[in-house]
Amino acid sequence: MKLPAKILVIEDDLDVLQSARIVLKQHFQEVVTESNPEHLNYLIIHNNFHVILLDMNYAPGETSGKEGFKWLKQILALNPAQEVVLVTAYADVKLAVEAMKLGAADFVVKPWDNEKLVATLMAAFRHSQSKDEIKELKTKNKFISEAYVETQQPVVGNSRAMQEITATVNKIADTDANVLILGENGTGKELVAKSIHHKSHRNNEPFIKVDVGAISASLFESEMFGHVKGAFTDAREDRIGRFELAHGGTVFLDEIGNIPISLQSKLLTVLQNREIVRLGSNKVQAIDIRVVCATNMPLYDLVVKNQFREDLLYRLNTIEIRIPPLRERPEDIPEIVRYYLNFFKNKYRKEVLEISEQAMKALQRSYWKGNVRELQHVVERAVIMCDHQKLTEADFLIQRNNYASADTSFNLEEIEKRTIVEAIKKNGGNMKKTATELGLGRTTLYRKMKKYGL
Ligand SMILES: Nc1ncnc2c1ncn2[C@@H]1O[C@H](COP(=O)(O)OP(=O)(O)OP(=O)(O)O)[C@@H](O)[C@H]1O
Repeated sequence: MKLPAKILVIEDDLDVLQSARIVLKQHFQEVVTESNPEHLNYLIIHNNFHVILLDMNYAPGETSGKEGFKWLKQILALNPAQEVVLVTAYADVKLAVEAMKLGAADFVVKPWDNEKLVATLMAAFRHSQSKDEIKELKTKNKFISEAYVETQQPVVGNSRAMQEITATVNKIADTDANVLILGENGTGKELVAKSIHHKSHRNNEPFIKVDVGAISASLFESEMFGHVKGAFTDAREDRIGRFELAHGGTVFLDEIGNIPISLQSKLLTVLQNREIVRLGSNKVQAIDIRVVCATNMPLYDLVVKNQFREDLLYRLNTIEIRIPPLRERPEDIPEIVRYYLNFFKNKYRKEVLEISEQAMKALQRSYWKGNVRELQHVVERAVIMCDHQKLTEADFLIQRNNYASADTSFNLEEIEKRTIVEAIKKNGGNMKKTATELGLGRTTLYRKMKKYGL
């Protein structure tokens, strides 16, 4: 059987070139021959060869190998990982050693023994394959160890909403059901996704996060499915895709609401068939993955507007978890604050830190537009900056951070309160005019003012 390799032979003697072609075609899938080394650049830029067989001498009577070195350096400058086998005029060990030092994979002596030539090129091809495999394994390992380090982080919070979320996570973690997590930015969607992974039987395998909205349409397939060397101009080596990387583990598709409609069908096909084909390959590979998705976008509205495929949504939302914004569960705030106070106290080697009751109340009253992420940063800053034992409201900079956010809040009651205050100001305190402007009866206006303490 032929090896799936693409070989380039550069040799100025046309007879030798022709016989190399005949021999190599029997063992390798694709053999390209070229007599003029000046064409090397073009060939390398437009192809991806697994191995290049390069003659060292081109000028008549020349045996110094100088030209060969020049071309070898040029090839390696274009692609340092390229496997190059050199052809020397006679067994000149010094020349061969020098070539290997420069980065050649091996050398053969002319006139060559066909069997030896094929064996040398096969070894170079296998070497290039194992280099790619090592790279893939290193990437996979990196993800596994990163995921392992993150195992330590707990989902803090004991509000009713968080208790329900924890109960759902415990119930579904060890199934392979797809999970859709919804919530504003910073509410902890990724944290919950990781917690599902760590509580599942997949926890010794990778947790692969993909920000699907951030991948351009042109790169989507190669990023997600991988490619083989030569699949397109820039595909200089085999590359593993995210789905394959997650094999055995969990793939976390973040910002799923931002995925262009044109790519949604591709994703749906993978989720239905649980198979991928690397770009440029025809080998179908089964993938065993758990899929968890998250978004802060109103997915169901996007379906109504035809911006998100309904069939994809129903494939993703077997289990749905909604994480409420932090402002709707202020009872979680003290526990989260204490957790991060302790965390940052250790990180920044601070003395024991306490927090005043008044400061905690102020933190609970705040709007937290950025949710737990924002609270976490406010606590981190307070720990770094404080030079006393007990943190007070002033240490947290909540005014700047949160009252400003509240001004731009979309909370209906707050908008109503703000509108009433502004209408009163505009009408110089004239209640009749204010009520008319707001389209309210005067009694209703007074009732609302009382409700908002105006
Ligand atoms: N319940 C929680 N307990 C402890 N830390 C939390 C909690 N929720 C969120 N965090 C922390 O807040 C930060 C933001 O969380 P995460 O990245 O999971 O949010 P997200 O909803 O995925 O955000 P985005 O939508 O912006 O990607 C992280 O550092 C996370 O550890």
